[in-house]
Amino acid sequence: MARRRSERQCLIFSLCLGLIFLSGFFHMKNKKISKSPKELLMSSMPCRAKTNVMFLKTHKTASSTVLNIMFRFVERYNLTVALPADQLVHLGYPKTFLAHFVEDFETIGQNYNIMCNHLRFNPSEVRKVMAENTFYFSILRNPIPLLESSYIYYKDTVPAFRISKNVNVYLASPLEYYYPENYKQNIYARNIMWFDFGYDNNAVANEKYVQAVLKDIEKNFHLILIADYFDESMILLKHTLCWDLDDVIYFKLNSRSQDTVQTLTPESKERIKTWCSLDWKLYLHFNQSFWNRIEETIGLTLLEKEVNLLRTRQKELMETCLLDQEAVGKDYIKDKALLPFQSGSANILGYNLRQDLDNRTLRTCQKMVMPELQYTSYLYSLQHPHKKRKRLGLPSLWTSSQEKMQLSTPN
Ligand SMILES: Nc1ncnc2c1ncn2[C@@H]1O[C@H](COP(=O)(O)OS(=O)(=O)O)[C@@H](OP(=O)(O)O)[C@H]1O
Repeated sequence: MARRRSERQCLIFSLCLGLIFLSGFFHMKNKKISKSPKELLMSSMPCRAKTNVMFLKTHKTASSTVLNIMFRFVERYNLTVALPADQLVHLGYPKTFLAHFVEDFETIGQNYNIMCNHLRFNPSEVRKVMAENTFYFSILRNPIPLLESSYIYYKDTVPAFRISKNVNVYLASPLEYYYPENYKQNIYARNIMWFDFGYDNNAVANEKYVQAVLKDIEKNFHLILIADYFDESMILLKHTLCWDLDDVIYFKLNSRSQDTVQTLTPESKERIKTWCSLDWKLYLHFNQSFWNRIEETIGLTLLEKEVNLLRTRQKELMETCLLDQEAVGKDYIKDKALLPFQSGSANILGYNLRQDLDNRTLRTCQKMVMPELQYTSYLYSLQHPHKKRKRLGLPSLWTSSQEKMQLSTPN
């Protein structure tokens, strides 16, 4: 009798447990059982800023603006940056990258935090320099405006550009100007992004080969940004690396005056898609994955909100720092130490800073407008004080006593 009662009690207990479980299940189902990647990212879990980062600096893709962001981050966290050795200003480019192109690689070894100067990607050699858990990213730009930009910037140095009358004439029949014996000097004239990633920019664009390369890039890089959506790219970067908004605030660098931009005809635009078909396919693929990544992580609503915040902060800093509130032509840059490198037929713009800034603000503003070569050389002196300075043929930004103070004061 007692046994039967205890069996009944056990049955009732099991039924109750079952009901509790089922009600919990339905409740959860209504509320969604698992978190989407977006929810996971947005949850208030604190994250830690990634400080081991390699940026593949592609050409004419807004990469100097990204380099400036990276260099300021280096200073904020006092990181070690893999800089070009000796008098080099690029990491051996256009040669395929080798670890010994980095200053002091023999002593520092696989311990650099950041690498972002121009190089032709070579994963095994890059890994010799960068820490194990490094985050790899790069940036692509629509090949149509990119080729026009490249044409003007390399007009005097690239044979195919030099001997053609203008960009539209070049694109009407590129093979009239692009000779196979000049492949090496003509890299900027066809599929330059493909070349920067380490691949053959004259390869035949068959589907199998292209797919294999895209897979390879996906294996080597955690993130590919898109210059045509630069602000959106900065927000995605900030979220992915767990950086602050101020870490990705920038002033546009290395842009041209409007009168040195050539208008592409509709035919030329179409021709670029076939002449640079490797870059075109590369761009289409990663533009798609860029937007997929935004959807999966931040979502469009938060993206828009953060892009607006970024622009507001950028405007604030422009008002604080800049005399003219905008970039000015090379002849109007007052402090020649802040003159960006000039090339080809381009008039590369720079900035004038306000005169009334206190020392600390001045230093922040100077760093934001500092062109690639000057910043590379400055960090080189900071990091390798006993080596011979890089000679840029430009006046120094600071007098030697100011410089000594800069070098000895932490940021
Ligand atoms: N923030 C932002 N958004 C959009 N576009 C930008 C940005 N910053 C730079 N740029 C444009 O990028 C071009 C310069 O690219 P790079 O700095 O990569 O050139 S370089 O290879 O280092 O010489 C150059 O393009 P062109 O003006 O068409 O030549 C810059 O205007």
